[in-house]
Amino acid sequence: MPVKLSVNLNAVAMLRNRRDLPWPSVTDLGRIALAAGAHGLTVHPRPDQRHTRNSDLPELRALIDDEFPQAEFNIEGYPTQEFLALVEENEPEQVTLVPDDPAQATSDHGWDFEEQLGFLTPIIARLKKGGARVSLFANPDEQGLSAARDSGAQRVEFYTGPYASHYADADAMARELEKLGRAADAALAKGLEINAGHDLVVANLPALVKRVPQLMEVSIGHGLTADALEFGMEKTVKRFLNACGWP
Ligand SMILES: CC(=O)[C@@H](O)[C@H](O)COP(=O)(O)O
Ligand SMILES: NCC(=O)COP(=O)(O)O
Repeated sequence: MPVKLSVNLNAVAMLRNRRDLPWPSVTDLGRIALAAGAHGLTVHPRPDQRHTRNSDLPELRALIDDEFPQAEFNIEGYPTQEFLALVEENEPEQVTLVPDDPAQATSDHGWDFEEQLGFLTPIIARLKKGGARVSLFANPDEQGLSAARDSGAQRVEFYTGPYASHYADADAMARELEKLGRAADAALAKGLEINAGHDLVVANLPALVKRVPQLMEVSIGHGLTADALEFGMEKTVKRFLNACGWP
């Protein structure tokens, strides 16, 4: 089976948050994504709510439950007590724990599994007891994957930022892809399932899924939202011209 696609709605939420208006609607865009065949929705609420707001989450939960019960809700974030309470209120199928500092612009590294094993283990047990699958954001590195497995997590999500960032240098991209591939092989050998994400786009996905065919899920937001704007622009300008009175 090909890798599943979870659409990250953070970029849509950030655009919505520019104004005190309800559009673009995070829930409506989530509905369009799921109706188009996406397998799930991802949000990464941060403490300052500059992306998705806490109030977005129950609406997305209800969207999935009421209209797309086969889809999965994936909530990502650093496991503060507030985050864990938010997760427990919204019952996602998957929680992705990310070692983000609140001041970070975006996620840019995975966990140090060996150092954080004692911190992560009880949190993962709590989340699994609540019914969620737990995935841990991971550097594209073989180091520490035994500790990731020992933490009780079922999956790791490999950080694809370094791979994606070399979009203009094919050799550097190939080197980063090989690192991802070796890390994925090591994770699979330890019995972990694997996800991947960060800055994935149509141009860099085929080589990734070819090197790591066992990938379970990719979560994609920024690049997918950019394409949605680009490929939706023509139809939208025509609608606005029409509203101006042009035939
Ligand atoms: C966990 C992770 O990989 C991030 O890529 C992420 O969720 C991106 O979120 P932002 O788009 O809000 O930076
Ligand atoms: N979990 C990774 C993720 O959601 C990636 O988001 P983006 O980098 O594609 O915006």
